[in-house]
Amino acid sequence: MSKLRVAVLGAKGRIGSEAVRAVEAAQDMELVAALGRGDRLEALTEAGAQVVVELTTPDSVMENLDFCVGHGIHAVVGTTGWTEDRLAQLNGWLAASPETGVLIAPNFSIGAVLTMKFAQIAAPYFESVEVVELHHPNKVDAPSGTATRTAQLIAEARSKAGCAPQPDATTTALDGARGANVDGVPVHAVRLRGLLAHQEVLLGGEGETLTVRHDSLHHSSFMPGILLGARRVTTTPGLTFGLEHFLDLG
Ligand SMILES: NC(=O)c1ccc[n+]([C@@H]2O[C@H](COP(=O)([O-])OP(=O)(O)OC[C@H]3O[C@@H](n4cnc5c(N)ncnc54)[C@H](O)[C@@H]3O)[C@@H](O)[C@H]2O)c1
Ligand SMILES: O=C(O)C1=N[C@H](C(=O)O)CCC1
Repeated sequence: MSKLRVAVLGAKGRIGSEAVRAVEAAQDMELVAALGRGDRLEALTEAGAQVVVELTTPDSVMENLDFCVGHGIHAVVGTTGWTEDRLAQLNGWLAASPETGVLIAPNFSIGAVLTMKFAQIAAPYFESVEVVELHHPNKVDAPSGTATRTAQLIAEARSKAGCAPQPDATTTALDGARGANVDGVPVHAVRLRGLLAHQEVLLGGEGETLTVRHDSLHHSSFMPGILLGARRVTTTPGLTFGLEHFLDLG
C-alpha cells in the first residue's frame, strides 16, 4: 500500500520538530516536506503532499491554509488563534474545494480531549466553574486555545441545561484579577518556566469541589493525535473542529 505523503509547516518549532520525527517514524507515512518561516509554499505541491500538518503561529496559519485548501491539500492544524471570523473565512475556502478536509484541534493529547469532555459533562451540576491554564513562558497567546475551547464547551453545556449565571460578588478588582471572561466562564493563564502545557477545571457546589487536571509533560503527548488526524482527515471533507470527532467522543 502506498504511504500517506505528509508535510510539516513550522518544522523547526517546538511541536513542529517533534511532528517531523513522528511522521518519519510512522510506517504508513512519508515525510515529503518540512518547511519553516520564509520557505516557499509551492514546495508542498512540488513534493506532492497529500496532508499538511500546520504548527506555526496565529499570524501565519491563515495564509498557509488558504494555499493548502486552494490546492486540495488536506490539513491538520494545531496552531491557535481561532475566532469566528477566521473560521468563516476558512469555511468559505473549503466550500470552493469541497473534497478537501481540515481538522483544527485545540489540543492533540488524549488527556486534554478527555478533560474537555469531563468538564462539559460536569459543568451543569456545579454553581461555579473556572478554568486555569498553565504553560511555558515562550507561548505567544493567552488564554490557550485549549482553555478557550474548554470554556466555550462549559458555557454551551450550562446554557443548554438552563444554569443560572455563576455567583460572584466582586465589585472592585485589579484589571485581570478575575481572569478573561470566555462566554461567562473565567479563564486564568499562568506562564511559568519549567512547565509545558497544563490545565485545571475547577468546579464548585454547596460543600464540595471537583478538580479535573491534565498535564502534558512532553510534546510526545500530542503525536498520536496528530498522526490519527493525518490518517482520518483525508476521508473527512470540510471542517472538523476538535480531535474528539475522530475519537468518537464528539
Ligand atoms: N493543538 C495542540 O495540541 C498544540 C500543542 C502544542 C502547540 N500548539 C500550538 O502550535 C503552535 C506552535 O507552537 P510552538 O510551541 O511549536 O511554537 P514555536 O514558536 O516553537 O514554533 C512555531 C514555528 O513556526 C514557524 N513559522 C512561523 N510562520 C511560519 C510559516 N509561515 N511557515 C512555516 N513556518 C512558520 C516559526 O519560525 C517557528 O519555528 C502554537 O499556536 C501553539 O499554541 C498546539
Ligand atoms: O505549547 C503551546 O503553545 C500549546 N498550545 C495549545 C493551546 O494553546 O491550547 C495546546 C497546548 C500546548
